[in-house]
Amino acid sequence: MTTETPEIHRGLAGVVVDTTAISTVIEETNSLTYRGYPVQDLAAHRSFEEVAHLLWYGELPDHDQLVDFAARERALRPLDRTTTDVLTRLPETCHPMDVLRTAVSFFGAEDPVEDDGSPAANRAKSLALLAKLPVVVAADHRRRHGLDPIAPDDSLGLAENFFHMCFGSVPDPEVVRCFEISLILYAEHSFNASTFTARVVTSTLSDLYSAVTAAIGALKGPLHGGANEAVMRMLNEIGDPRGVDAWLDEAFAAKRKIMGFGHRVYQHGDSRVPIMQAATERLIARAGDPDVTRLATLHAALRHAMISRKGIHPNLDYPAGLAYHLMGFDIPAFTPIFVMSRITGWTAHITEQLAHNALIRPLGVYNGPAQRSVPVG
Ligand SMILES: CC(=O)SCCNC(=O)CCNC(=O)[C@H](O)C(C)(C)COP(=O)(O)OP(=O)(O)OC[C@H]1O[C@@H](n2cnc3c(N)ncnc32)[C@H](O)[C@@H]1OP(=O)(O)O
Ligand SMILES: O=C([O-])CC(=O)C(=O)O
Repeated sequence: MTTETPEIHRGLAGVVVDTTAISTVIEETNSLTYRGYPVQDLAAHRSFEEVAHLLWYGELPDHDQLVDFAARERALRPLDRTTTDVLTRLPETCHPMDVLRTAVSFFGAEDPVEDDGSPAANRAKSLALLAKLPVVVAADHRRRHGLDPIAPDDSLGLAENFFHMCFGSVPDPEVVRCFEISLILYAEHSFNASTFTARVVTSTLSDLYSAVTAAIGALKGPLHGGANEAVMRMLNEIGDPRGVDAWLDEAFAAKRKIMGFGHRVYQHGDSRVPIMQAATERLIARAGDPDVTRLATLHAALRHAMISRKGIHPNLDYPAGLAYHLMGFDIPAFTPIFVMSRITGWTAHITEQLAHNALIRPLGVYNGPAQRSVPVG
């Protein structure tokens, strides 16, 4: 018997667990592709709905496929009365990610489609989630502000309709486009923690709603998707751009993680940041407001200080957090918006996991007490 301790990969860092044809993150070239297409090109030329189609079906839709896909998404948006009742009964103090997690769990409980786990059945459920999650997020956004929900408008695309449901109006196309770019960039990122969570749940042959509910829980944490909210709270805490260095001195001394910086895979910068940063700068330029100028200066000062003092680069949550604030969303809506996008990647991975499933079950090295007798009497 060997007494050698096996090598432990805490946090599964560097461990390759499976193959995937959905996306690839190439650290060496700082690039990200969805089904082979560079994400930069998708963000520049395609809609979020086209990207969802690409992730699920492996190809961009042609004109007729897109018309059909968009029509089905628009038709699936309305929530039924029971769902609305369940969600309005949640405590007002409930985090919107808890609302979303409960909503998906509830959709699973009332789904009349027989759960055969086939790709077709799962695609139908995925499309319904893509259509309905923005309605939940928008209704909850309004609830926090004491306002009644606004029904979806099926003459509007997904991004425009989301603004309409949150604010009762659609901003000018440049703002909508910046939002759509954020959805495209957030859609998919290989075996990140929430996607891996969805794959673990799926690997037991559980259903799609259970996998998505668990993935929402994983995304909520501030080391993952919750960082976009934490970024905005941190900027508010620092407040004054001239205070960045002193604030960082204290944060480093307290061993605080600086939100929106660092990444498990990218060591020299996140491939999505330049595109999102450029979109955020377009929003800053059109605001022409001293408070926005202050925030933008602070945002840039913190980015420069983190790179020069620690060599740690921003991740996508850093520009996205500020962008969502500039678009008028309140901070608790930021990670739910991430869910509205990542639902595409999660569900693509669920289908892929099922296509060649293996139960995911790693090992651990026991380091508790040696075997001992149970005291009797
Ligand atoms: C969409 C997304 O989910 S992107 C990620 C969003 N999350 C965040 O922005 C939260 C802040 N960032 C972090 O906590 C980390 O960078 C993570 C969790 C994203 C990645 O962490 P890991 O790969 O586990 O790296 P780890 O935390 O071990 O960091 C390595 C070193 O860099 C430091 N470091 C990494 N990120 C940060 C950070 N944001 N602030 C301060 N130090 C950091 C660590 O302290 C550690 O230093 P040490 O070796 O001296 O102890
Ligand atoms: O890949 C990761 O670990 C986190 C991330 O950037 C994402 O999920 O978009």
